[in-house]
Amino acid sequence: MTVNTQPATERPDPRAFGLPVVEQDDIPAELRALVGRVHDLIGAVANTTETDPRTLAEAAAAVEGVTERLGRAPRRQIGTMVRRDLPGGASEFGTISNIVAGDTNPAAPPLSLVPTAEGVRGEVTLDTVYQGPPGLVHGGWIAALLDQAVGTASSLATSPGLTARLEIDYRSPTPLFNPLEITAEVERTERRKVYVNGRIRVNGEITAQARALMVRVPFPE
Ligand SMILES: CCCCCCCC/C=C\CCCCCCCC(=O)SCCNC(=O)CCNC(=O)[C@H](O)C(C)(C)COP(=O)(O)OP(=O)(O)OC[C@H]1O[C@@H](n2cnc3c(N)ncnc32)[C@H](O)[C@@H]1OP(=O)(O)O
Repeated sequence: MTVNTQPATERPDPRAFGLPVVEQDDIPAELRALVGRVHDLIGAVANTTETDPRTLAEAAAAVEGVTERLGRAPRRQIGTMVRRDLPGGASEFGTISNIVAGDTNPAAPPLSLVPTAEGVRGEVTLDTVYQGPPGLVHGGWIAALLDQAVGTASSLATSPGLTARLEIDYRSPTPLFNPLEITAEVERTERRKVYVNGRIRVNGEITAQARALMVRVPFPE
């Protein structure tokens, strides 16, 4: 399966559906830094052993102040997309606050996927924010990472779609604090249906694998 390397102008344009598009390069470096610091904050709050009421109250007030300050600007329109150039000349659209891969979502790891000869590949290391069982990645997050990978592989090889079916085999525990290699590729297509396989490897060993059916969104020709 070859990757669709059509220039962005020939790919379905979310603007045609009334969705705003932000160029990835136009996201201010300072906003990226803020997203990173809030990501760190989530981990710090989730794991703090601080018990001093005053310290905790001060931290809550400081965060509330920042939230109030940022809330003065209007919120982004729901469904705002970001256009990204991918290595090899391809480009893709993704929702800017996507929980797995969104550029501006501090809760996202984030997972960044690049096209390969077969499909897509990405690497991510998760910390305790994504913990399910002790020391292990939450199963729902394993599914979320794989959903993103199969969705992106399908979108790049064909056109964007929604997940109709996602089956995960959890073969061995997926550890926190270890690089996870995530790959996915289209197996076959049938009309609007795209059958995609994906997997997570840790040190070369598969810990989880996915079989998915993506159904392509019909776009006007
Ligand atoms: C708005 C424009 C924006 C453009 C830009 C987009 C950019 C995105 C790009 C890239 C991002 C990639 C990353 C994303 C990753 C994350 C993905 C998610 O999390 S998706 C959220 C979770 N999924 C849902 O919420 C779907 C809910 N379900 C539905 O909406 C429908 O059921 C849908 C669209 C899947 C199918 O509905 P129908 O009415 O369009 O089509 P029917 O005729 O029912 O199905 C088409 C064919 O598929 C089969 N099919 C449908 N569902 C099936 C199922 N569950 N199992 C088996 N077959 C199924 C049917 O039998 C039919 O097959 P036959 O062509 O007749 O052979």
